Amino acid sequence: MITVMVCGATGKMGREVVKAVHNDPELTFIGGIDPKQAGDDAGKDAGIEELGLPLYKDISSALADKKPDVVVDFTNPAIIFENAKTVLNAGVHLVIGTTGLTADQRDELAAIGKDHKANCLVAPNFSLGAVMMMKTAANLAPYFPNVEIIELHHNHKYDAPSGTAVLTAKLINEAKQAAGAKGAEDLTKESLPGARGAKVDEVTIHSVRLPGYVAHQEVLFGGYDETLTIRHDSLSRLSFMPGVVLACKKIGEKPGLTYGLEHYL
Ligand SMILES: NC(=O)C1=CN([C@@H]2O[C@H](COP(=O)(O)OP(=O)(O)OC[C@H]3O[C@@H](n4cnc5c(N)ncnc54)[C@H](OP(=O)(O)O)[C@@H]3O)[C@@H](O)[C@H]2O)C=CC1
Ligand SMILES: O=C(O)C1=N[C@H](C(=O)O)C[C@H](O)C1
Repeated sequence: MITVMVCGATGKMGREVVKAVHNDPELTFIGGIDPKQAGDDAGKDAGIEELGLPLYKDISSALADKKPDVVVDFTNPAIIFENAKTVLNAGVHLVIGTTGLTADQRDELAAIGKDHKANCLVAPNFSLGAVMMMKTAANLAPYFPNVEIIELHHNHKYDAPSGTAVLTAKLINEAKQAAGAKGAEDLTKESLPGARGAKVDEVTIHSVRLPGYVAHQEVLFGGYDETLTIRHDSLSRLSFMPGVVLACKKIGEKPGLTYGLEHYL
């Protein structure tokens, strides 16, 4: 049995993760962390039955009380780096769904994890379809080197661009470079700053934020008198749960820091 704590346990993602972990026969949910709801019953706040497990006010007090096999973090970009250092320094495996970590921060976490024999997965997107969309985009990039990303999310999202778009851009850029592929030049000059979106790894990303959306992304390729568009839609946060559960089960056998769920599939 793999014991799991959930950081951000009463958030939109955290509540679903508590339920998914609690319902999986190979995983045991042993506690949640959420500062404003500290002291509440973790099961009740997740919308399931009372579990007799209180929510802790922060990750340090949780780990001082119990040492789980795995912590899953869905909090926010402002605090993920500090949370992650605390968990890995305690020698606990860490599944990070929270977006916003930089490459330098991932390197620092990898070093801490190595010192404390704690594995870490940083996965900007746990949905299988989104992982396939990213892999497909990378496969197409050498053939259609002109490409832009449009990501569309709910208006309560903390960050822009999305972590998924950032990883997609990285994978596309790596695939283009490996193939020596160069796109046609973009002759447009912005007459209003921001009109052409933001560049990440040489790929343009446009971020849409509207109520009604959950998490969606289009990758648009342009070629010689033709275009090719791939699109992924997460219709609810349940789409991320099989990936999170898989990560909790596999992280013990994946040493080091891994960036992207594709390496676990
Ligand atoms: N990898 C993936 O597949 C996915 C990643 N995400 C990412 O997950 C993150 C969370 O998203 P979402 O669930 O929508 O956000 P929410 O705002 O709904 O949830 C975040 C939760 O974290 C809590 N929190 C804040 N500070 C702390 C802390 N120090 N310790 C513990 N908990 C804390 C918040 O509490 P309070 O409200 O009281 O401040 C809140 O309950 C984002 O970065 C998002 O981009 C989202 C979906 C899928
Ligand atoms: O904040 C969200 O909602 C999501 N965040 C992740 C991201 O930034 O890519 C994953 C998914 O898109 C939902």
